[in-house]
Amino acid sequence: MLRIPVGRATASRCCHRRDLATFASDPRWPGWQAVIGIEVHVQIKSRAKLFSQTRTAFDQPPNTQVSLFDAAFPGTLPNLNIKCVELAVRTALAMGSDVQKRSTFDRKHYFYPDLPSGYQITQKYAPLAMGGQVFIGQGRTVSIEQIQLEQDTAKSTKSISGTVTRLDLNRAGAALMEIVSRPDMRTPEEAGAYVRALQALLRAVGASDGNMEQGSLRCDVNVSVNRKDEPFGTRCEVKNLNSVRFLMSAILSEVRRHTALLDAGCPVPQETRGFDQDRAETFLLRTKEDAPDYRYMPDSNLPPLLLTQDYISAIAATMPELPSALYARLQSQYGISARDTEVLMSIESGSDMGYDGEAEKGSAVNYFEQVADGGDPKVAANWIIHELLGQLAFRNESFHTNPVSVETMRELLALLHDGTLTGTSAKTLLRHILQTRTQIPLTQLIDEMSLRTASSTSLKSLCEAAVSALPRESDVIRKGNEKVVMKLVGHVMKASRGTANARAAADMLREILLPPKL
Ligand SMILES: Nc1ncnc2c1ncn2[C@@H]1O[C@H](COP(=O)(O)OP(=O)(O)OP(=O)(O)O)[C@@H](O)[C@H]1O
Ligand SMILES: [Mg+2]
Ligand SMILES: [Mg+2]
Repeated sequence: MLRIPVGRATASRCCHRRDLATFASDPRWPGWQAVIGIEVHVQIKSRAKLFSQTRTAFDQPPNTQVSLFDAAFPGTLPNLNIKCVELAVRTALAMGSDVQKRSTFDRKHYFYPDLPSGYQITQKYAPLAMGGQVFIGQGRTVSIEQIQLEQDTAKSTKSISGTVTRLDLNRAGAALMEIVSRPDMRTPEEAGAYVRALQALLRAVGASDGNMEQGSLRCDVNVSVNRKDEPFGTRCEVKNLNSVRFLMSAILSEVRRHTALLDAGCPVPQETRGFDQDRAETFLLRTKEDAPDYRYMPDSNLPPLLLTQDYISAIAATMPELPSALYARLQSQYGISARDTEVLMSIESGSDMGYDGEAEKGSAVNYFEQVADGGDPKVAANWIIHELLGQLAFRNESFHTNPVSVETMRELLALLHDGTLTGTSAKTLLRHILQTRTQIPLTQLIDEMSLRTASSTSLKSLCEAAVSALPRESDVIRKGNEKVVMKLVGHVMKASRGTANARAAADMLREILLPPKL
């Protein structure tokens, strides 16, 4: 496992950062600059909740994973789960954030049925980590403001009639990290790249599965617009976006709304908004005037969280290779394209809940590296991405259910390389394994399925059969039109069920039909 140097946020922050004074125009809104900052709520992948020992098993029947503390029974006390702290520290170190030796917990009060105690425990005044940055590709980074620990809420669902709200407290009190970015992004695409980079980083350090569809990563996006040489505009915050596509769409809609207002001479009022997925538009939730007064106050049941340098250094010593370093290494070491690297890195490993120090074990990148070692990396990347992942996606199966072991994949590519299999038969074989999940050794399967590349004698009879089956085309070739050879090759391939080597078949057909070249 590679160790990464843990840079201090302040030391590294300036290297890729866009100078905030630089105006970033965009042809989609000429004369305007869009400014975007994102607050991300991440479910921490720990087995227990933030302040109780209850399991974080959200797939269990409603209200079965609830302690008295989670349900806010009077007299119950919080008990900080150090595993959540460790995973948040790992995240902070991965971003080069400054982990605070002293952080504190505050109560944010509001009344809502999904919050049993009437307040959320968060870290408003002294968060766990400050500063840092996330590399989002193409030489750009987004700076991080702070990372704070806080509690998740319960889940409420409304009945179709809207008269009944059902509460599931399984999620109540689970650990979240709020990761607040600086207003560094300038386009919806940069915002999308930031969230994807964050997901990769969280998965790499084992802090969260970062899955937006399942709600383990949720975004609030802040958008403002301004003209050149003007200060940043008034921001509006769009709450609870649960996919990168909706996030980008919400930003587009906000930029258009803000520029239209300002073009019409109306100032943009500071608002909190929601996103209507069907209309791809944002809508008003509340104005600044009705902003709730959260009456923040220190949580009297929780002492400050004090972390020693030894504790932080011990975690730093177990950090895995980070996505930005991995991205660069895969391309330089194996010569694979940026696109292929991105695809490999975007595949989730689907490992079990809880960080076990080997988060990368089941990843597609790891699989690729093991298959590529000793073979041709470009061929390995091509087969893993286009054939294996392609087939799995076609079958609606995720990578962690992949039945093709590293050894089998290696052997398949070796058999392809030495000509035992043609590309077509290798694909047939792969599809067969995915379909049947067979454990039969490859060579035996090849014989059972008659997939071995046609020998030169059988190739000759296949070609002769093609010549007799297509007499008109054969005559055209005899007269010197070599382009038609491919038609006969097609016939041979079909008759051989893909076991003929197309190039060898073309050579053989020329040999049969054309006078030898002197
Ligand atoms: N002018 C601006 N345009 C766009 N985004 C901005 C602007 N100014 C600040 N932001 C972004 O707004 C976000 C503010 O988040 P923060 O959590 O600090 O406060 P909040 O939204 O007031 O609080 P809460 O956590 O209760 O929602 C940050 O991501 C920041 O980058
Ligand atoms: Mg916030
Ligand atoms: Mg906010």
